[in-house]
Amino acid sequence: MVMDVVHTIPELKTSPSFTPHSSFANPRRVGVIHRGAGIADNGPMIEHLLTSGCGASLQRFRPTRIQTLPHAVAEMTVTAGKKRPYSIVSEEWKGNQLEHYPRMKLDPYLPASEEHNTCARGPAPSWRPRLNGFEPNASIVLVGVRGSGKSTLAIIASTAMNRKVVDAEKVFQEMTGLSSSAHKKAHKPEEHLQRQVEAFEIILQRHQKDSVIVCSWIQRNTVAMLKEFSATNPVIHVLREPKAIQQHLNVLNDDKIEELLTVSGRLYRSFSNFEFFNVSEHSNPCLTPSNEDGSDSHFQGETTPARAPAPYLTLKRAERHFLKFLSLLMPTGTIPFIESAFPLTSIPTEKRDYTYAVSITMSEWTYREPTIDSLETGSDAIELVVDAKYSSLDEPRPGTGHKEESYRLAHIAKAIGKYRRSTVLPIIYHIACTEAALTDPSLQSLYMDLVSYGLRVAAEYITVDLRLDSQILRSIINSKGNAKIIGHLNLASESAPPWSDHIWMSSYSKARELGCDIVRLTRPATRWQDNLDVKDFHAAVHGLGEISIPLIAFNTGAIGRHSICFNPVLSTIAPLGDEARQQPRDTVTALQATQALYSSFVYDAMDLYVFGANVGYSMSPAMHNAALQAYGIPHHYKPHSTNSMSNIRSLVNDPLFAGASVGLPFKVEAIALVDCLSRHAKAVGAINTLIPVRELNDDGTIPDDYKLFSSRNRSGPIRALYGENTDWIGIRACIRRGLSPANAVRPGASGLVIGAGGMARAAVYAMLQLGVKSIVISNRTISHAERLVAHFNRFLSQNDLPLLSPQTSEKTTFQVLHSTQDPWPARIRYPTMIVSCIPTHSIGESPAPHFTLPEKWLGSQTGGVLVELAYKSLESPLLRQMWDKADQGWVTMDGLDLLPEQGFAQFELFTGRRAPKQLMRAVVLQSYRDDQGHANLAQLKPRLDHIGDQEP
Ligand SMILES: O=C1C[C@@](O)(C(=O)O)C[C@@H](O)[C@@H]1O
Repeated sequence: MVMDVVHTIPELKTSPSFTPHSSFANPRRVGVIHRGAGIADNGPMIEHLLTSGCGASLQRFRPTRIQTLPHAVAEMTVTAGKKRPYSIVSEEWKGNQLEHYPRMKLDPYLPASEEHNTCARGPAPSWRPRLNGFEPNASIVLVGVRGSGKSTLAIIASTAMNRKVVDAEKVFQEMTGLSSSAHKKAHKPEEHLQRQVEAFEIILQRHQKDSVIVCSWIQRNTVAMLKEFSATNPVIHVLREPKAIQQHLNVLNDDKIEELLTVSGRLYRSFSNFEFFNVSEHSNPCLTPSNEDGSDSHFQGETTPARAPAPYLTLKRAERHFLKFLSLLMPTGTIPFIESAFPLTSIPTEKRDYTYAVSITMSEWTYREPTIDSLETGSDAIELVVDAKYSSLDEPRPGTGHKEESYRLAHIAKAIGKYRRSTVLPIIYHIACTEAALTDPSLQSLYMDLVSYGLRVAAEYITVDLRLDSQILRSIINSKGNAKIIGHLNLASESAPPWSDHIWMSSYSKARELGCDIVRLTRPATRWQDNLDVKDFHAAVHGLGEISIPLIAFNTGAIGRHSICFNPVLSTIAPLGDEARQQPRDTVTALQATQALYSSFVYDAMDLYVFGANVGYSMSPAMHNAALQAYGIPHHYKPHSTNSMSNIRSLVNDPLFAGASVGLPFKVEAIALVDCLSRHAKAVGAINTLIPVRELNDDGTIPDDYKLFSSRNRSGPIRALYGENTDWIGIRACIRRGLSPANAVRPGASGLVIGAGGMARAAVYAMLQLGVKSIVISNRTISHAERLVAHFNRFLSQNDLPLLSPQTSEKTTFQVLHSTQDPWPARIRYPTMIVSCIPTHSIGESPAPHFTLPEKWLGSQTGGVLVELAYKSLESPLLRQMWDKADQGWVTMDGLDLLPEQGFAQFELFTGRRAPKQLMRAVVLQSYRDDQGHANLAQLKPRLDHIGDQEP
């Protein structure tokens, strides 16, 4: 991947400037800003803001002395609106069939007036930019206050997507020879603004594609330009914890920073179409991506104390979080995404059987943030409920100003950001619509604004209340972008119509016809029969056949718990631990729901294995059994040592066989057992996972992902065996984790693999997946290494490798070294990633090879990552050698890092559920025993303590 930073990002010179949100910069609301409230004491700060890029519009309307920014902002927006109506935006909405809304009302810069008072004629949605269908190479714009981390995020995006970073401030400097603040001092305000506008016009014209644009300027014309730009390109408002911004700006007290963010939030929201909360990490502050100039200088040569946890984790989490966010708004496949190798990723959650959405309200979250473990364990989605208490949708509250709304929005963004940072589970964003909001236009408008905020934060699923008018619902559904819409109807009264009432089927049909992706219907159970009735309703919907869309339907309340357990898609459940607190118990946890499936024989308790020559020492049983137990799955995972693959035939044909891990030395040999290989296993030429297939396609072929998964956890005759390789996923994860930003894969980067067996093939494949084009194999038996190279060359020449990251035209080359006496090959850069796949302990008669690397191969100036796959000893000669090079930037990973990383995808394949990653990582460290049977807990403690820092 190339990082072409055309304009390297300096300290962004603009002030802690401001900007807004779509709906909350709503014209109607501009009129009700608390003019006197707020930041009257902030004279100097506001002066600063005004003189460093907030623009003439503010200056022009500045009263003799600026007293409140909201006042100034209100005037700015009003006047700006008069001068320039945003016809583009209006057209947009026309396209979205909202003609019946007066055009003028769609312009957030227009003043509130009687004529445009939406309460008089029903609710009008406030301005929501188009979110659908960006071009894959559409430039991304990052806006937000100084200190929000835009520049670091720009570098992350540009590196991953092979784009340029374009910094507005830098371009300005290049054009004028002066920084914008210097230019401002030296020129008249109009002239300065004119130059800024020119610079910005050039940027947007020249970099409409293939760039990441960073901008902090806010003045009327640039805002207008960005607003137009957001019709075709994502414009992302970057938010951050007030404390982090405060630290960065180093000037403001708590109240002022809050006020600053409130006002700026509103402004940025008025022209951006997305919002990203850049969560601050605390565990390793020096690695927090806060250097606004985007340089990675403090990572260069960052050292790892021997045997300390791997560094860079904080940045990796930020990187994963931001790339995940981008993947939710850009077209599929645009973002090379780390998750993409996991089997469940290819199946939408609503297509899987018995999935759970753990629910948490914003009010609860504000009061007591639940641990991610209590939410994540056993769940398939996290549902964030913006409850009426939180949203104030329960009662009209005249006078509620922007401050509170902006604060609440930032809080919602923060909750979503924090979950996204810590879990891969999708987010369901649910605004609890109240009776009052169905009739009160201003509340309805607030509801719409809150729902559209879900689009801005790129929630994967957003609910809309089916009681609302179809036109209103359509306006949201038509601008859903990549989000999936859940048409939701909860009739909460005890006298709600029974499931046989036509209202349920007609609501289902309404949702389907409007274009919802999923329907969710709930009512309280008052008698046991309700649980049977809801099953009949499911059957009736199922009977619709092809036209049906996924249905979530269950009863609420204590009697309804049965139907929650047996509703097949995204049942709403409570966080773990809540069962103890519930009085009376009116909901279930993931654990209880899963146990119900097994105890009622929907699923069967089954057997899993690890096969290998000597797997008595394997930690896979402890790791998988702990995960199974945490989820309430009663399967057993057992070690089975054998000298010959043929000994396991009876086990893999057992009706209770649920799958197996394959250990050394059978990874290549085991291919003979299987009827079908995954495309990755084929490419690697080795397997480490066996999966039974119990249902074949009508033509006798092996089904693909969905059907393969839907026959999990059910015993019965085995029709075929499927082979997968997850070792490469684990190796890739270890390399990525240990690779510092200074060693990010770029053209010319090289990798070294020691060994030529099944694991070495997985290591080569992992490097190819990372985009490494120059791979050196070192192996004593040269013919084995040559066979490995021939294997990959064949796939490459046929263009048959299922590579997940975007490829460059650079040719892939392999080089074989058969002796450590060999010099490092000329023309190949020193390796920045090394994977050692040779044993570190004695096998049979052969003594442990005391392998170390020749110093002459270790010339990388920025160090790199060494992954040592064996885990019998945590202190191999090679690991010790590399620990001594920690101060040269070398990071080490061992078998204890790898085992869980390759086990996660296996767990998905065995059970059809996401793996509890942190738990599996912890159990591996806790159950480790060395050659002498010692636990080494003291040595592993720092690693255990830092498990939470690792990627979710
Ligand atoms: O190589 C290994 C190690 C292993 O076989 C074990 O013994 O735990 C489990 C396999 O999944 C993995 O590929």
